[in-house]
Amino acid sequence: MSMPLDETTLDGRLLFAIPKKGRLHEKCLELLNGADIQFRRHNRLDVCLVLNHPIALVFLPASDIPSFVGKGNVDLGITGHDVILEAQMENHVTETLRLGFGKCALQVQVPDSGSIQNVDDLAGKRIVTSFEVLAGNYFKEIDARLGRLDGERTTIEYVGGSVEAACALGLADGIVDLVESGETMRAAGLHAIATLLQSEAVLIKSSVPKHAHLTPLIAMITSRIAGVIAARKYVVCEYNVRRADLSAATAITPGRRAPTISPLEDVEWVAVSSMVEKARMADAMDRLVEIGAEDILIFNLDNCRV
Ligand SMILES: Nc1ncnc2c1ncn2[C@@H]1O[C@H](COP(=O)(O)OP(=O)(O)OP(=O)(O)O)[C@@H](O)[C@H]1O
Ligand SMILES: O=P(O)(O)OC[C@H]1O[C@H](OP(=O)(O)OP(=O)(O)O)[C@H](O)[C@@H]1O
Ligand SMILES: [Mg+2]
Repeated sequence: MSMPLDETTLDGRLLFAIPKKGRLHEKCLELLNGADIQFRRHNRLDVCLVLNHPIALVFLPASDIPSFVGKGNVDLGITGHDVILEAQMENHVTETLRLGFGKCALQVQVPDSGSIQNVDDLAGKRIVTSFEVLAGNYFKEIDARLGRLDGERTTIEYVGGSVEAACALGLADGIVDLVESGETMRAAGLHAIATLLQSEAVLIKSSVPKHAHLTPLIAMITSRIAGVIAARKYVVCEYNVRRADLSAATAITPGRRAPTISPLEDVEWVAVSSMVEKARMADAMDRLVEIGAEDILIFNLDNCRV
């Protein structure tokens, strides 16, 4: 049964903004699931109540989330670092967690077939972008450095999507757009000549929270999401090693605080348990084998608080 939503139903609830579509949407739903934030979204409604916490989720375009949070209309949000800067909200929101997904770079791109070699060659020409503030500031500096006057400055035109088509359509000499794999850029016959910034999804809260009573709930959600992120980033590595080789072993797997060392029936040997970053796991295992460690086991984490 769907419930009509009005200001009374939302009263006192923490408002948590989630990208309603696009690259970050699905990943955010996975995070909410991992943090046991339960909800049922009725008929694509953009506001929905969380069943097991005094929270309401608000589904918004990722690029609108920084200003909603920055102005305090919404208490918490997930969005890209890039759109926080584009919305000029970096002094109004606090980025509390980097979430490890939505990684991309904002780059200046030009046609492979053209004569433009670097950004100075683009000065005074036409740029199309969804990031008019960041691109505008970037080219303003270049124009100033090159001493360009009114009428000779780089022009920046906004489009909401499919930016990569602008050069082929004759609308632009270059674009400023996001790149992850580079597939879109290459398919459009473009290549990057400069990087404005690197971005990833972040959890944000208002720098000047309006609702003091929500502070503990914000801390709890932040801690839960941090646990889900850490669980993805780490594995638990367990192995047996000779006591004599223990210091070499713990140098390989120092753990987050310190590894857990347990005695074995055989007094010459100990068991070690330690958290290891997934990205370092294979290398750590190779090095443990080299120093004579045995029975090396790797366990994935479902969730954690570290
Ligand atoms: N290709 C990508 N890889 C990783 N992250 C990306 C990529 N494109 C965008 N992002 C991140 O996701 C955020 C939202 O961009 P996205 O294009 O998904 O949203 P949208 O424009 O609202 O949706 P859509 O493009 O589907 O209309 C960006 O601000 C950026 O932080
Ligand atoms: O380097 P890649 O892995 O190809 O990813 C980059 C593309 O992803 C985003 O587009 P999106 O899919 O959001 O489409 P849009 O242009 O309609 O926003 C971005 O604007 C690039 O076009
Ligand atoms: Mg997009």
